[in-house]
Amino acid sequence: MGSLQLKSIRKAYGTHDVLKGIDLEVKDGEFVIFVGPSGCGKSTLLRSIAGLEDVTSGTVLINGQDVTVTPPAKRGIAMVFQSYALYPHLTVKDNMGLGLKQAGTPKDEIEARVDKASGMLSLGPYLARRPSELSGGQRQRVAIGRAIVREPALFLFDEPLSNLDAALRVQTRLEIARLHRSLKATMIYVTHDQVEAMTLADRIVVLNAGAIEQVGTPMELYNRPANVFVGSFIGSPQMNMIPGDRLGDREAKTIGVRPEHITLSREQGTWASKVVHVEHLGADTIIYLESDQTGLLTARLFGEHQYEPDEIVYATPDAGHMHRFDANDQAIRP
Ligand SMILES: Nc1ncnc2c1ncn2[C@@H]1O[C@H](COP(=O)(O)OP(=O)(O)OP(=O)(O)O)[C@@H](O)[C@H]1O
Repeated sequence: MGSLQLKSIRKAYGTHDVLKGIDLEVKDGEFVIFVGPSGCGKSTLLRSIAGLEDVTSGTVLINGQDVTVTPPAKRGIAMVFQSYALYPHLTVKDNMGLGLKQAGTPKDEIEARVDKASGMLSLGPYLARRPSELSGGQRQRVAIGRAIVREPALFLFDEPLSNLDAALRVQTRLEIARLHRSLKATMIYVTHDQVEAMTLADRIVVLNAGAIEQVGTPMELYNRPANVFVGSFIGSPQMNMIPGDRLGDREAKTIGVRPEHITLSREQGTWASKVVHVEHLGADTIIYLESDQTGLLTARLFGEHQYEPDEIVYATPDAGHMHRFDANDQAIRP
């Protein structure tokens, strides 16, 4: 069981407002991910939920209980850090069981929970090893195991995969998704990585300069960004943002089109464009273009395509996937 409510959370360091009034509700069993540019306050928000930071004002409720001034150890949370934070002199088994031992849990209960968690994480063969005898991915699994055995109300993850190489990131990401399904636990997760956010989250919270820009499912954010910031932040390569007046739209200050919603033709189309650069990614081809109407434009085509720098092509946006934004950068809804 683990629900979370944040009410008007503010955090200032001196005169610097790092969190400017955050309101959020996380339901029991939900997987919620915080994303946003560097310095926007993601880690500060996570640490405030954990109790590792005191908030300047506002209320944190876990399972309906006000824990705003409750010390971290009494909040019923477990946190997994990027740096693993394992004790080097303890074995995997003792690292995983330490928190329970300190809490006075009976020995056979500790044994049973460590056994179960190590089974879930395929750590059985490594229980007698010390952290220095493990790979980075295995160490992170131990850190996750240490969180699982505590059976917390909330799991908090602070960029847990960012020290792992690309292949291991994918593998550990899948494990975390599987764990979320099997534990049905509430998870709150901070990441820089869009793919992690899009693939793991039930809902994504997009933060910018200490405030929430939008909260929604990955597909809501992708299909219906609330504003220019979210439109640009979610999706890679970034959404093209074209001044509305250049396209003869008087109401929209900006028109957004995702690179994957542009088609190219050598014969005909909407915007006559010059090819600037082509990137062959195997599964996709990214083509950077320039046209009088749009300025710089990025197109993403499925599969392999041969275009040469300086050649003239016609780019056509998919009319069903245009995003219109007003003078305040907010989405204009039809
Ligand atoms: N102890 C501190 N004292 C003063 N300012 C701080 C302190 N901790 C964080 N900050 C500032 O608060 C802001 C938010 O920091 P935070 O670490 O929460 O950002 P973040 O979104 O997690 O960034 P990143 O993605 O780079 O980790 C930053 O401007 C940072 O410089």
